[in-house]
Amino acid sequence: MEKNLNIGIVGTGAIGRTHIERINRKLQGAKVTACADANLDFCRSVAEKYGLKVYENGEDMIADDKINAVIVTTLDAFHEEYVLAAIKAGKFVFCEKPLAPEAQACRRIAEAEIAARRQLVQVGFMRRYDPGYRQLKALIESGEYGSPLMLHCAHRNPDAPGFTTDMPVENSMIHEIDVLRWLIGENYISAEVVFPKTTKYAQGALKDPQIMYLTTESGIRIDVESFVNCRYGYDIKCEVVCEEGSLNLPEPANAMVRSKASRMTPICRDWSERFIEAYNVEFQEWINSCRAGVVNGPSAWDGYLGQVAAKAASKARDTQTRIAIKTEPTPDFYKK
Ligand SMILES: NC(=O)c1ccc[n+]([C@@H]2O[C@H](COP(=O)([O-])OP(=O)(O)OC[C@H]3O[C@@H](n4cnc5c(N)ncnc54)[C@H](O)[C@@H]3O)[C@@H](O)[C@H]2O)c1
Ligand SMILES: O[C@H]1[C@H](O)[C@@H](O)[C@H](O)[C@@H](O)[C@H]1O
Repeated sequence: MEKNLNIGIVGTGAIGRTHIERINRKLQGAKVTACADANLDFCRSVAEKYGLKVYENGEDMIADDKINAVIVTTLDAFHEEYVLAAIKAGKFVFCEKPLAPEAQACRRIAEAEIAARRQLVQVGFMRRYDPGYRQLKALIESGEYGSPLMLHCAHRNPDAPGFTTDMPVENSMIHEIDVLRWLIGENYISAEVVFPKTTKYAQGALKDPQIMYLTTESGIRIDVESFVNCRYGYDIKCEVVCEEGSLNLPEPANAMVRSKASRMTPICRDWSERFIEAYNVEFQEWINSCRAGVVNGPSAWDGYLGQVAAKAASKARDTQTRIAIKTEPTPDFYKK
C-alpha cells in the first residue's frame, strides 16, 4: 500500500462536512487536508474546525501536487468542471451523485477519462454499499426465489427546501435509478412519471409526491414513490417480488420500545443517519482502492447511464407520456 492520501474537497456544505468528519475521524488511510468552496467565509470556518488548508479556487487546489485525490460535493451543476480538472491533473476523484445534471456532461466526463486511459472517477451512489441492498442482491443472485417480476420502492424525505418539480427524479430517485439497475442487473427500456394529489406542504409549484415507473429489458416493472415532504422522517423502502418469494430491504436496526399501550421504533431523520454505514464502507473502499491505484466503484459510465434514464423520466414527467430509454453498449474501457 502507498502512503496515506491527502484529499482535497470542493464543496464544504452539508454532505461535504459529513465526509470530512468520517474520513478524518473514523476511517483509515487518508485525511482531508484541504478545501475550497464558492462560499469562502463558510469554507474558512469549516477549515478552521478540521485544520484544513483553504484554497480560494477549487481548480488550484486540485492542481496542487500535495493533493493526491479529490472529493467533489458542490451543488450538482458544478460537479463537471471539478471532475474534469481532477482528470486533467491525473488524480482520483470521488464525485457525489448525480455525476452531472445533463447526460451530455456525464458523457464528456467519461470521454475525458477514456482519453486519460485510466479510471479515475467514482460516483457517490452509496446505496450499492448499504448492507441491506447488498443482502437483497445476494438473495436475488442466489436464484432461490426465481426471477424478480416487480419492485415496489419508496424514497421519502421529511422535507426538501428549495426543491422544484424536476428534482424528485433528478436529485432523489437517481439513487433508485442506479441501485435498482445494479440490483437486478438489467437496463431500463422505458419510464413514466405520474403525479398523485400534491401535499399541502409542497412549496411553490413543486409537485410532490411523484411516482416513477420503469420497465426493464426482460419486462420487470418497477414503481418508485418519491415524497420529499412526507414530514415524518427519512424512509426508504424496496420490495422485490420474485416468482417464489418477496424480498424486503431491511430497516436499520433499532430497538422497539413498548410504552403507553404502544409499540415504537424510531425512524431516521435524514440520509446521513439512514445510510451512515453505506457512506463509511463506500469511502473506506474508495480510499483503499485509490491507495492500491485501481478504482472500481460506480463509474462515470454508471453516472452517464443513470442520467440518460433520469432524463427520459424527466421528459416522461413533463409530457405525461411513456418515454423509451435507449442504453448504449458499454465501452470496453468500462467492462469489468
Ligand atoms: N449521496 C447522498 O446521499 C447525498 C446526500 C446529500 C447530498 N448529496 C449530493 O451532494 C452534493 C452537495 O449537496 P449538499 O446537500 O451538501 O448541498 P449544500 O448546499 O449543503 O452544499 C453545497 C456546497 O457547494 C458549494 N458550491 C456551490 N457552487 C460552487 C462552486 N461553483 N464551486 C465551489 N463550491 C460551490 C456551496 O457554497 C455549498 O457549500 C449535491 O450534488 C447532492 O446531490 C448526496
Ligand atoms: O441530495 C439528497 C441525497 O441524495 C439523499 O440521499 C436523497 O434522499 C435526497 O432526496 C437528495 O435530495
